Amino acid sequence: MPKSEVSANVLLETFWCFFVFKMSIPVVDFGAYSLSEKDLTEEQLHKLSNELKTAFTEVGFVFLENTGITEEEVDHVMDICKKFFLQPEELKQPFSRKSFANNPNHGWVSLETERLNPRRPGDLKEAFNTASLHPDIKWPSSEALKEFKEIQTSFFLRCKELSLRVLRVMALSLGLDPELFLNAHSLIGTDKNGTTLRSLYYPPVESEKAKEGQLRCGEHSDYGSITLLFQSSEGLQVRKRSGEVICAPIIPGTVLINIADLMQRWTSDQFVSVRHRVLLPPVGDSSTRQSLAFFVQPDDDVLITCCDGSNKYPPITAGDYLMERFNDSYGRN
Ligand SMILES: O=C(O)CCC(=O)C(=O)O
Ligand SMILES: [Fe+2]
Repeated sequence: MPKSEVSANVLLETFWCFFVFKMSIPVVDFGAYSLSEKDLTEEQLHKLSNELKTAFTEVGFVFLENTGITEEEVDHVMDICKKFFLQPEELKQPFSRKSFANNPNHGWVSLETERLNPRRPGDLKEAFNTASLHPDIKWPSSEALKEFKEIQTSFFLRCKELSLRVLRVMALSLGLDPELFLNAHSLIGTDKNGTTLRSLYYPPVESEKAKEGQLRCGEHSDYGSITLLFQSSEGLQVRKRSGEVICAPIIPGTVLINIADLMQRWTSDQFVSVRHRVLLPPVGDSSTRQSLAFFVQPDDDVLITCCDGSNKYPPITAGDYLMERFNDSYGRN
């Protein structure tokens, strides 16, 4: 892309902030199907599926309350992750992404390595991807981090359970076989499925020293089926299809769930995957930010074909699709 076009694009995307509206993302009570509930009545299911359908077809994002995943649980995960991130670089290096033979996506991603909007400089964030639960994975083992593996693994499994419940309601909401999405996510937690728990740490920023156009996390839409997001503080902005930008609030105890690109494609654009980003803090604000994103991905070998039979998009396997998207975020070299 010519240089002038690059800066024109960045300028255009910076323009976003002038269109920020105080419009909220829907909040849905998931209590009837929370992790501690076994059964729910037809009536409860019907209500939930209607509410999720409205949120996912109109906004692409929803806050779920009463899911069974508590604020304390989330704080516990964030605390141990912060201990990992605050270590000196040489202690994080041995856990770098791409250094694990059985899963290239597992591990630590250093500051400015990833650009979720390839037209911007590298994102001002660090991440740790729990992408594999394979017994051969080497985990941090220092005294301060001896619980790291256990905490990551159990939170991964809690998020998996909630995701499967949400996927079931989503299929029902479109009048599909309730098992349709579930059957395509039967290998979450194995190396034949790309689902990843990503802990993000946004260190203090001197905004005036950041590179031109640099953000904490560039504009992007997620890759897989759905994403569960837990955030410590504000900063996330969501762009609606209409072009309006919503500043996502912090609602303690809720899970923010969004549709990702493969799900939009699967549902022939009925569910919408919208772009979002994390801004730099205001000048003079040296606070850090943390978030946990659980990126749900169908099993690698599943062929994604439009579920309404329309063939609006050509079939693609979930694994090939994910690889293509990683190449965009990390550069093709
Ligand atoms: O940190 C956040 O709040 C959002 C991060 C995000 O959108 C992503 O990593 O895909
Ligand atoms: Fe995202």
